[in-house]
Amino acid sequence: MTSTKGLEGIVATTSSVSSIIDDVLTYQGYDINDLTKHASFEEVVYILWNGKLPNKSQLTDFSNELMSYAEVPQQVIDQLKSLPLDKVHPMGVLRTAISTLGLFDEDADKMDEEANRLKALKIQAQIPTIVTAFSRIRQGQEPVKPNKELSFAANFLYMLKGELPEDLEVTAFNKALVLHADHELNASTFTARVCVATLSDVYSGMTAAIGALKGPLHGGANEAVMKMLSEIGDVDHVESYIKNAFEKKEKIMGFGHRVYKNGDPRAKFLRDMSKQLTSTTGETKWYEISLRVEELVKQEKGLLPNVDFYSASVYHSLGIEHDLFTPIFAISRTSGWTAHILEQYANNRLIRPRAEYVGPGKQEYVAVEQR
Ligand SMILES: CC(=O)SCCNC(=O)CCNC(=O)[C@H](O)C(C)(C)COP(=O)(O)OP(=O)(O)OC[C@H]1O[C@@H](n2cnc3c(N)ncnc32)[C@H](O)[C@@H]1OP(=O)(O)O
Ligand SMILES: O=C([O-])CC(=O)C(=O)O
Repeated sequence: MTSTKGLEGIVATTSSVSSIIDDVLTYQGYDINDLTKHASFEEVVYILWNGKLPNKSQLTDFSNELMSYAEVPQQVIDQLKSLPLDKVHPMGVLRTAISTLGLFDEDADKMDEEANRLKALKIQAQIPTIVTAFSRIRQGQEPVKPNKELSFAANFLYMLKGELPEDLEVTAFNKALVLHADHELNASTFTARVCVATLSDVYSGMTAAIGALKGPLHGGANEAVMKMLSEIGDVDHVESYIKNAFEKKEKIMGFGHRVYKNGDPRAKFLRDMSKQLTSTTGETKWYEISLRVEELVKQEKGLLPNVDFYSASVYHSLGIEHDLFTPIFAISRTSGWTAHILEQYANNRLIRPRAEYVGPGKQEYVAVEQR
């Protein structure tokens, strides 16, 4: 029995939720190039869960149903208020809050298809409310209630800032949500599937997935990218910063990918958005620094940016706090996680691989008095 480190190249399941073939990413067969240009995030959630495009009335009904669940139980808000606000990371908070949400859903352990679909819908609707409520509470402000007249993207920005966002901001944020919605068997999605394949509940699968996304080798990289850009601070410092990082054998956050070797097809959209938004805010340096980092990392190591690289300057330009970048990834990826969870339940088998044993050979047990 031999193992493959990190399960690279191992095909662990079948799935129709999304695919990466020849560096083209599709959700249920729809190319993300088209979806990013034309679709709302609500439409993408519908596609991921139903496998086909909604017609106009289906989309309206679905969007209304989603928004109808956007308020969270008061107990969850009370829990957020009770946390040591200046000491906790929002991803830890989110992981805990989603778990708490399950405690206040009396159908949390009901396993039929409709009950699980409803749980997916509620979690998708409520996760932005939790993230924005936490952000406001830690700033000493009251959470803003969801505005059910707004789109999913607009409502997030509205609940975060307490004022209606500009169209350009909504368009950019919607695109970012569409781009992060699903990605085949990435680490957090695999985690979710392993969890629910024991026939554990949707909230447990989601909590596990959020924990996996938090790490800097996965979703946590977007916050780490912004930290790097801030440390660089000026386009003239890029070269020495990157040279130094390579000398110390440090990884450059937002670069490289387990599957894409010729570039992540999502990065170009985020690069364009970064250019546009930084010119609107007047802080073009974040785009210029990013571009120079991209040039040097490609030149020195042949590595290309992944989805996390330019999303950092996009979210920064939207006035979003840096430690909310990964929770925003989680808001979007909830659509994919839940699609995979529902798919796993529909055709379940326990996921239990083997380990290649590399420990000591047979050892004799000796009574503690004789050691
Ligand atoms: C949404 C997402 O999850 S996208 C990924 C987000 N994560 C990041 O951006 C973190 C930085 N990137 C990385 O750590 C990696 O590229 C990963 C985790 C994305 C992929 O990891 P793996 O497929 O296991 O590749 P691995 O880490 O083995 O890298 C292969 C080689 O490229 C190097 N490498 C890979 N990524 C980077 C990087 N970002 N900076 C510098 N070197 C890198 C490795 O050091 C390794 O070099 P070696 O063969 O000389 O030891
Ligand atoms: O697929 C991966 O390994 C990571 C990734 O890009 C994602 O989850 O979007």
